Amino acid sequence: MQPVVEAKQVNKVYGGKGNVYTALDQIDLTVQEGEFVGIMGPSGSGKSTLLNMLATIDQPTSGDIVIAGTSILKMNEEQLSIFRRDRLGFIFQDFNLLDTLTVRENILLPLALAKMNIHELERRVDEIADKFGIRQILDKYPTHISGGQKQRTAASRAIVSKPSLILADEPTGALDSKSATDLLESLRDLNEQDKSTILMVTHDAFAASYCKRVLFIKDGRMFTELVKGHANRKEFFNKVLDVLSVLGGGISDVI
Ligand SMILES: Nc1ncnc2c1ncn2[C@@H]1O[C@H](COP(=O)(O)OP(=O)(O)OP(=O)(O)O)[C@@H](O)[C@H]1O
Repeated sequence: MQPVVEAKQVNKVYGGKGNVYTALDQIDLTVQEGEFVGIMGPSGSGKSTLLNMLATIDQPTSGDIVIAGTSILKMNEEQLSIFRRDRLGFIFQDFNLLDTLTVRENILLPLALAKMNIHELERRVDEIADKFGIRQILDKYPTHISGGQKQRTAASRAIVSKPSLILADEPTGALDSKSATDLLESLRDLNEQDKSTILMVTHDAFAASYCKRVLFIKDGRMFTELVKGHANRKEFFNKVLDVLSVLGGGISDVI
């Protein structure tokens, strides 16, 4: 089976001329189809830098990123933007919803760009709205819905085009615990029922406990990984906490 995404010996160096900072140091990572992988680590350890590279928003200083068999280094800007549109779904903490469009229109946006048939578009939006429990707010504007509903709208938009990979950066960061749990359960269902592949950066051990595997980064290097296996969510949560306690260095930032 071909991996959905691979990072190969990825380095990222910021700055220059005596002021060099290595944000990522020889990172290797493989995510297979159908995985739900978390990335954790102290503040400044390189999580967002790695996610931005996997999202093709940023490029490694050396090493390679291969998504669905294609090296992103071999693509030009136009190919990359088509690739992002067709293959990737993004869920970021700040939602990025357009206030002048309704919830339905926000969700439709990536599909409209892909020029799909209108009936197919509407069917897809209704199906996803049911999945995320936001059908009753489809005709409202973002300014008239709650933070949790905004986040679920953003998540719906991220998956509407059936991307091969969903990338989430602190998706529960701005949510209260009920909304966070709803979103995490939706992501888990998406992974288990629809076999979506999900990669999620999080500070939150509770959020990480929904993943099947969690990678821990420290000082730009891969520190260790935990596999959920047959553990239940509570047991896995405790294992995540154990690793965080030995990870040290800014641990208070992590939990
Ligand atoms: N554009 C940049 N220029 C210089 N240094 C940067 C840049 N972006 C990030 N860094 C540095 O790289 C390191 C990794 O940053 P990154 O945002 O990936 O960390 P993080 O693990 O996501 O942190 P947090 O959990 O606080 O969001 C940090 O020390 C940061 O200051």
